[in-house]
Amino acid sequence: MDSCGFDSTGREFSSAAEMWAHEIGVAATAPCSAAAVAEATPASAAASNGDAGEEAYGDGKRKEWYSKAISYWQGVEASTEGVLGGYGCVNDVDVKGSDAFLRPLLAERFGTARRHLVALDCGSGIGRVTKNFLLRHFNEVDLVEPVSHFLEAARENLTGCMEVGQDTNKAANFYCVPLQDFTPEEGRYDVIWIQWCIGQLPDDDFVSFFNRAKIGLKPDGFFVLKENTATNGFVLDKEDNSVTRSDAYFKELFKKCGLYIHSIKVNEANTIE
Ligand SMILES: C[S@@+](CC[C@H](N)C(=O)[O-])C[C@H]1O[C@@H](n2cnc3c(N)ncnc32)[C@H](O)[C@@H]1O
Repeated sequence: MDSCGFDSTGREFSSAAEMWAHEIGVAATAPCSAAAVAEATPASAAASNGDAGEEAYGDGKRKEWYSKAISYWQGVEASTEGVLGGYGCVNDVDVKGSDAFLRPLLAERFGTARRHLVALDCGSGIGRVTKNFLLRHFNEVDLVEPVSHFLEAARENLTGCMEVGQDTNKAANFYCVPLQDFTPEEGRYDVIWIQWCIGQLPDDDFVSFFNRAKIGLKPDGFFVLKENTATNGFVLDKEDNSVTRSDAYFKELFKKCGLYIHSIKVNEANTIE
């Protein structure tokens, strides 16, 4: 990924490799779509990305990278306003956009006959996405989130079951783990939903995460990645140590993951001036 980018202090980087070398001490490269579905190609599902060997010399800075991010989120109120960085007002339009994107995909992939569907909500925060959206479509939703006070709030927000038509849907498992350390149970999920959290992972951990997460998908399962995007290159936010990547950057990363993109939808309504 050779596009330039900058950080929130105004520092410019000539490439993502330069930025990652500065931030975590490795060339952790491998590169805003609002929502994309990427599916594992059977041929590449078991492929390794070959980046693991770079881990050894970046460990200290990598730990710092992650601990700064976690400290930031630990200081944030466990509320919709908190997890949306003060933009709680986008919740409704976000949910509507996600619904419009997912509904036809579920029908196309799983048909209209009733079937027991299971989803994973990655970087779930307080369970906003699960509560307002995923539980309308999935019988079971598991949540994975590294910040314990968010996950506790999620547990409270999601106690009990939700009646959806004749079905009973529930939040099933709560995992207090960051994505870079998470490996899902094999073949459990129809959909792995990743929203507004993948920017916390450097490129090599991004690729490793998707490669591990593939095993969590059922044969017809797929990922949905919903993220803000940079117009070009990337923007590093030094406050919470997250990277906003461009559409081209994401596409390059998906290629490294051995994933192909089934659909993309840009949700202009989420644009904040
Ligand atoms: C902008 S919030 C979005 C929360 C939720 N996805 C939503 O849309 O309401 C970002 C979330 O990513 C979580 N997070 C931070 N670092 C993470 C990591 N390494 N792995 C997974 N989640 C992380 C934060 O704790 C926070 O809950």
